Amino acid sequence: MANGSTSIVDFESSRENELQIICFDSSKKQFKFDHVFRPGSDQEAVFAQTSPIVTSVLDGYNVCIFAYGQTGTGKTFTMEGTPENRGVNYRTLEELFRISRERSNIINYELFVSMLEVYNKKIRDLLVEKSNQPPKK
Ligand SMILES: Nc1ncnc2c1ncn2[C@@H]1O[C@H](COP(=O)(O)OP(=O)(O)OP(=O)(O)O)[C@@H](O)[C@H]1O
Repeated sequence: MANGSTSIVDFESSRENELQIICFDSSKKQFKFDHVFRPGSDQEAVFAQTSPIVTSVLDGYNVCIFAYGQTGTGKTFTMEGTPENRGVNYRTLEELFRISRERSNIINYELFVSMLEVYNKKIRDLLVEKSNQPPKK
């Protein structure tokens, strides 16, 4: 790591759903999740995990991908990405359009997109001009 700093998060290579936090006394606290991405996980690896979940909307399931974390931790990078290195949102849309084209002879899908920001308990529609925002609920 840069500047002589050390990571306080450790991973066991064989356990894809666990991480350990190294405490000040060098003891370790273990946390389990459905899946843990490592520092080297790229956009492709993240989408490989999320893709089966998000595309299940086309089979009638409700899905929510929720990016949560303190400022600067990579939520926007993970969900939106950059034009050269797209994140979950763009990859999902691409995949949804691909599958709906593939199934076009058996079913017609209509896709609608809304983008909402929840910040300090306030909801903002990101696709509506600021002056046209309805009262917040
Ligand atoms: N996995 C990553 N690889 C490379 N750069 C990253 C990665 N994650 C985040 N970054 C970079 O770190 C910076 C902060 O990330 P980002 O803006 O995604 O954080 P955020 O959680 O959305 O922050 P905020 O809550 O303030 O909006 C950005 O410059 C982003 O490009």
